[in-house]
Amino acid sequence: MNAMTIPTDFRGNKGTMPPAILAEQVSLRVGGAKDILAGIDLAVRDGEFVAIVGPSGCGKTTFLNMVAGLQPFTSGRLTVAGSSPKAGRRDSAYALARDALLPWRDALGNVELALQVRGVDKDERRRKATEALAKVGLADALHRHPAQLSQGMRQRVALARTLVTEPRFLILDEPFAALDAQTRIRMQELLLSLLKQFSGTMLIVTHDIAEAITLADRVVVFGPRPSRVTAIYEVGLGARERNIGELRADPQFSRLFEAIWNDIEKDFEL
Ligand SMILES: Nc1ncnc2c1ncn2[C@@H]1O[C@H](COP(=O)(O)OP(=O)(O)OP(=O)(O)O)[C@@H](O)[C@H]1O
Repeated sequence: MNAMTIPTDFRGNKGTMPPAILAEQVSLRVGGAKDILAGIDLAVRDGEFVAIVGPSGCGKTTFLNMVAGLQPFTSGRLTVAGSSPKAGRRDSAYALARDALLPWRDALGNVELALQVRGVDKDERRRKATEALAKVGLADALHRHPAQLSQGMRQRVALARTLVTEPRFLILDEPFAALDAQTRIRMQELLLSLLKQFSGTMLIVTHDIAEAITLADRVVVFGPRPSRVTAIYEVGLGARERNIGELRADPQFSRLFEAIWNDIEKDFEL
């Protein structure tokens, strides 16, 4: 086992604070070799950023959906802030690869929607949405509709909509997958800068190992189906205080990348 790999029976819960997200032997069994999850053990600390990586189809999105209360599981125990996961928690925000903006609403209207469904009054939601769009660099595009925005700009609107509610739990599924490599790095940089004022917990699924190392405090590797956690890496690069260029030049970044790559690759079958 690699020196950086933490044994899989370690769920990563440090200290006495109850975990923000706790999965104990969470499984989704649909029959034999087709089982999806075969006992996920994971504890995410309050305020921690955790990235999940793993081979395609291993059940990463399925697990996120469970945390978001959108998908049942067949056995095990899963809690979010000490309670069973529930869809539509007001303190959670879930963002997907596709930006899912409403085409008939302008950027401002799309961001406001997140506050509208939470019952925030009109003036307040307009003020907050305007501020959130300014933070993602779209102060001049408030009244543009999704069709008038580039893919990168749409993703910025989606990010503003995700963060405007100041969620305690941020759940991101491949948020930048639809973007070209350059724009994706800029979005990672933007997300990191926005997260400097964020004290909540983030759980992100990504195919991009570099993105996982850049954004997370810990990277969790899911094995092939039926999936369990096969490795956990403490990143320890101080990403929240550095820029992406510095991070990627750090030799520890390459060491982690190689170790995680090898972990996923060893289970890859053509
Ligand atoms: N309740 C269910 N019954 C049967 N199959 C299911 C169920 N829930 C999920 N699956 C299947 O489990 C598989 C895992 O999908 P999932 O999208 O979670 O994997 P993933 O690791 O996120 O994949 P990718 O990396 O390609 O996005 C899919 O083939 C999906 O159709």
